[in-house]
Amino acid sequence: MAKLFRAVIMGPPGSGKGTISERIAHSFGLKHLSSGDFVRENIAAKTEAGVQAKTYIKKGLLVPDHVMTRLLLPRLGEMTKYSWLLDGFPRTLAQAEALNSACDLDVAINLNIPLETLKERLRHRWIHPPSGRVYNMCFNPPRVQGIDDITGEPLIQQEDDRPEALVARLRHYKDVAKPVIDFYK
Ligand SMILES: Nc1nc2c(ncn2[C@@H]2O[C@H](COP(=O)(O)OP(=O)(O)O)[C@@H](O)[C@H]2O)c(=O)[nH]1
Ligand SMILES: Nc1ncnc2c1ncn2[C@@H]1O[C@H](COP(=O)(O)OP(=O)(O)O)[C@@H](O)[C@H]1O
Repeated sequence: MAKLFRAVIMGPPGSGKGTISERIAHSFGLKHLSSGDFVRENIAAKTEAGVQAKTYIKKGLLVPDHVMTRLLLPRLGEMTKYSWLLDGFPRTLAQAEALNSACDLDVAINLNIPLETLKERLRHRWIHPPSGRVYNMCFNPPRVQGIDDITGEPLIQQEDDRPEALVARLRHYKDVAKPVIDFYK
């Protein structure tokens, strides 16, 4: 059997984690595991972790580390036969340490994108909240403007994708991500 490959991808909001992960997974035959998708599945299935996670997401907060690891690590346990790229986890040092004790990684990818590019991408980002599908009106537009390709439901722009909100989000991201990046270095 070919060697299994395990990678994580990190980067600030708008850096293209979701978009690039899809493409890498497709090109290299890996499973794309998205923490946001796991959270949404757990919310839909009303699992205990999903019910807890929902209260934080409604307030625009990150889900606490212990809820996130409880939700995610068992799913990774089901993936022992597959190569995967994990997107959206770990976001904190505690999550990175929990992941490290559960499996060996081959690569940690860190997307380093200039601020002006992040602003531009987020200004044009439209999402389909129930699925987490992401579009960009310039780079990757939906077939019909404002409408999700798969369900035909409306797309929205997130309040915190506004350029004014981005600086605060980035500051928060840098504070939390720096220890994770140092850990992987
Ligand atoms: N021009 C351009 N836009 C991109 C690229 N990668 C992602 N995007 C767009 O930038 C926005 C942010 O990407 P997304 O994958 O949601 O980033 P995430 O927040 O890191 O998961 C979306 O609207 C994407 O369609 C890229 O390589 N070039
Ligand atoms: N590793 C994580 N740690 C804490 N919360 C997370 C994590 N991954 C996802 N979440 C929660 O789930 C939400 C949706 O995740 P995601 O689809 O990656 O969206 P976003 O790109 O807006 O962060 C996040 O806004 C956050 O509240």
